[in-house]
Amino acid sequence: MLELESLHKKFAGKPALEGVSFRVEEGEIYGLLGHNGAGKSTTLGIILGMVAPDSGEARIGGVSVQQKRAQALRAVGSIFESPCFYEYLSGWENLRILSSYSGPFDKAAAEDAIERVGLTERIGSKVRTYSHGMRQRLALAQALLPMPRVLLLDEPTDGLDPEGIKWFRDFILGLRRERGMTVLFNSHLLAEVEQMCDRVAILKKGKRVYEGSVASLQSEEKIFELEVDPWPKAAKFLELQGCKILSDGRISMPPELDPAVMVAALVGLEVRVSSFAPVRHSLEDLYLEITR
Ligand SMILES: Nc1ncnc2c1ncn2[C@@H]1O[C@H](COP(=O)(O)OP(=O)(O)OP(=O)(O)O)[C@@H](O)[C@H]1O
Repeated sequence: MLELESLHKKFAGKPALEGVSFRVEEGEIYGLLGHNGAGKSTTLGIILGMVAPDSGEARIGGVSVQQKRAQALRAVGSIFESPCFYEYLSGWENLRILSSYSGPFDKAAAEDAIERVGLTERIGSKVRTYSHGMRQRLALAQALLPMPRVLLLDEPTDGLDPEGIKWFRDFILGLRRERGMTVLFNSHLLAEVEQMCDRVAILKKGKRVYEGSVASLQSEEKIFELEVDPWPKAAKFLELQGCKILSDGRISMPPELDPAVMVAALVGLEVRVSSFAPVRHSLEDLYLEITR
């Protein structure tokens, strides 16, 4: 659905992106991560045709944004940087005016989008009376109006309270479930990204330094923490099976070994096993390891 091919971009001679490539499949929720200044917004700007790359190409549904911008962006809804609204007009008037810039205003679609983002009761109020969370919801309604197949969101949870962040997560997951929507967003909230995204890319100083599925982080768990008695007997047995003893009560296990079989074998050797638990690799661990 979305392909980035070797994007390069310099600002005033300083590289912001150096050969960034990745693909987002249809119906995938994809997270773009990286420190401040890593190049995330520049990447989104290039996909939206707002920033011209020095070289490389972004394609949406196979159509080049650089060559056929209008056609490529037909299927895209977005929130890029801080959404701007006419403060002295209502949410409804804003939607009507802003969406008419890109095509005819569809009243029924607008009502549906407003209901979907939970703004029906306040849509007649002036935007200057909206909270930050309500503005984000209005921006999301606007992004949904062209009935997009792809949503591109720049820091969508920035400044939202925990309830707003949870609402956003359920909202995006619901869109994917109901419409098979493809979503690419950047964020600094790693726990949120971990819960929502199928895959992530990590940028560092304009380079893609990691790409992978979030699920594979979990399946690569090989470190276990054990509470066993006596430990020396357990350690000796586990070592013979091919495990590495990292410290007292902490082992690394080759993926071909089954922890349940190990537990049963230890019990058979009359080792008391109180706990045999995988040490979870979080996205945060991976992110810090890669970006440090
Ligand atoms: N219009 C611009 N003019 C000059 N430099 C720019 C411009 N836009 C971005 N840059 C530079 O390009 C680099 C990448 O910036 P970018 O905004 O893409 O990073 P980011 O990962 O989105 O950061 P943040 O998390 O802080 O939003 C930074 O060094 C930034 O200063």
